[in-house]
Amino acid sequence: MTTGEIAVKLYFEQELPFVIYSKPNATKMIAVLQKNSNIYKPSQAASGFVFAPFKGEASILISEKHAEVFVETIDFLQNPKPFTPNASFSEMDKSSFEAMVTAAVTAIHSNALEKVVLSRKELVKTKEIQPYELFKRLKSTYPDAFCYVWYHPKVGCWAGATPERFLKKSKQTIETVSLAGTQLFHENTVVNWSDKEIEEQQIVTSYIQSGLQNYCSEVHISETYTQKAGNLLHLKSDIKGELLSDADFIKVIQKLHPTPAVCGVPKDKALEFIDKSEGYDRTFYTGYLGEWLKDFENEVPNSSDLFVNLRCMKMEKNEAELFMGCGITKDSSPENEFWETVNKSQTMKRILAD
Ligand SMILES: C=C(O[C@H]1C=CC=C(C(=O)O)[C@@H]1O)C(=O)O
Repeated sequence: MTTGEIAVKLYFEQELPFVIYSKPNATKMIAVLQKNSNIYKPSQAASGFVFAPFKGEASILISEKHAEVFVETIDFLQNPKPFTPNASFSEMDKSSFEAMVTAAVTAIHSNALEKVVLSRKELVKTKEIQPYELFKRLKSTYPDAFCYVWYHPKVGCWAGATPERFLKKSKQTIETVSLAGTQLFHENTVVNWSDKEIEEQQIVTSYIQSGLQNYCSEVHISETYTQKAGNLLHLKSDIKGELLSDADFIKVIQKLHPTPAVCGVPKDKALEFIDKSEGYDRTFYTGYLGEWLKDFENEVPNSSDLFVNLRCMKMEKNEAELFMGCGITKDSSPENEFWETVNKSQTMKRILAD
């Protein structure tokens, strides 16, 4: 066991907050372990690791000031175990999800909305998995994702492997992505994207571009390309901008979050539709998480690196709550959208499999 692994075990036993994470393709794991169980808030003055919900103000900071930090080289990567996709779901889940999508498509056709991202959750029975073991499974299976296990005794334990960077800030440069559109990955098959998926991703790109307009002196958007994320493929563009010297990073976050990759356009109408239709509170699913005002690996202050909380689950002792959603546009097929959520659920089911 490494010193970091021992520390994570001790903090978990003592019910103290911590996060273990690793950035996409990184060779380091970072653990930030808070020495008390207070709930701290992120601010311009407090650095650490932030865990922010989909909506509302309930962001939680694992505060660097009250924490010990371990940065260790990852030496446990192994080939992921073979996995047979587990496409179990209840017929009720299927029909109610499809009815929700049908209502969204109708609302889009009547011009009430342009796009809305709808989600569902699924409970999966599991054996108890220790946090560090869970993190090892995540990083071994999805080395190119942002992998994390986060715990706070007053909130619970979350884990995930997200393919989506929300916002990175280093000096005055910010980086983000437009990620949307999903299909299953098939070995040796040429990838084609339909107009529906191209439009779905373009909506995200345009929203980010106009959102950054008042905060950046210049914004560069790459060509759209295909990104692999586990068993899935997404459409993606990289976006980079230079923040104006008086631009407030917190305001940029408030302007962009939640993007149409997880919410919709117009934002207020999409939020309303999600609230009245999904029938559950997303809490931290489709929120964001990551380094707040500190690059822990390189010990650089004032650098932030945030990711969207996707392909994630809330862990209880013997069960996990999995969350998955998909972007609905005028051309969405309710049944295809449901299968997309089933495909997305495999990302965490693979981690929970024995
Ligand atoms: C909302 C999710 O994915 C988003 C990110 C990528 C592709 C998406 C899509 O194709 O719908 C979603 O916008 C999720 O995985 O739960």
